[in-house]
Amino acid sequence: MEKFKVEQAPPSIYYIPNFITKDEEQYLLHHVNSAPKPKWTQLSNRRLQNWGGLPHPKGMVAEEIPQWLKVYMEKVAALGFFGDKLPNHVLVNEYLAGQGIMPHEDGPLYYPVVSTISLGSHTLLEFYRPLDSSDQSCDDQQQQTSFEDRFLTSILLEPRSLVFVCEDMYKTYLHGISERTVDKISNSIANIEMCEMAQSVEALTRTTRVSLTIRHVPKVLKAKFLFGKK
Ligand SMILES: O=C(O)CCC(=O)C(=O)O
Ligand SMILES: [Fe+2]
Repeated sequence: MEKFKVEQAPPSIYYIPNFITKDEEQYLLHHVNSAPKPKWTQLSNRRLQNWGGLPHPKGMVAEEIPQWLKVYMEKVAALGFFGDKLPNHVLVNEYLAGQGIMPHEDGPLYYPVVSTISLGSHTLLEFYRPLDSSDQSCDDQQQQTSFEDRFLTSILLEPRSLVFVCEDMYKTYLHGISERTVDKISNSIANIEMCEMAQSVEALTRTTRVSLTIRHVPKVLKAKFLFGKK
């Protein structure tokens, strides 16, 4: 896997272009788009499907994951990034061109490795430094405007690629996707040399992107405990 390590980013990001074929991409998009309407949760700037159960501090009540997703969870697990754990949770996010996700941390409900398969469009995943303690007194507005100063690096996610975000890049830094329709291509993108679509272009225009975020939730409740049975 070492040849997939993004050397220009802090530890650690692994970027695997063309992890799936175009046919597999269409197959996955077909299944995502065939899910019953109530499976979607509409947020203000994206919509999502949750598979495997809702992560909760007291434990996730595990739900059966459909076969079309399980196949790819197993393919991802085979690369060994989850140690002896197996992925048991998938979040499907759909972003229209111009939509994104605010900088955030994924937090303690997950094993600290996240893997993401991108479908449809590329995007730019941006990383930010956390606020240092001297910034804690800032009001919300100052904290918002400081994201520009806290920018660390970005990773281009091409359609059909797989990315792993591990260690400090998971635990310490925040990540987000800016609400843009066009991404400028520059050398500040840490994995630029690994991206075929970024060679000799100045900008990339986004279309609809669907991401499959595959994770391991360590704390799982067996349904029988809910009803107090042995
Ligand atoms: O769509 C992505 O690649 C990122 C999604 C994300 O950060 C999340 O769901 O926590
Ligand atoms: Fe996230």
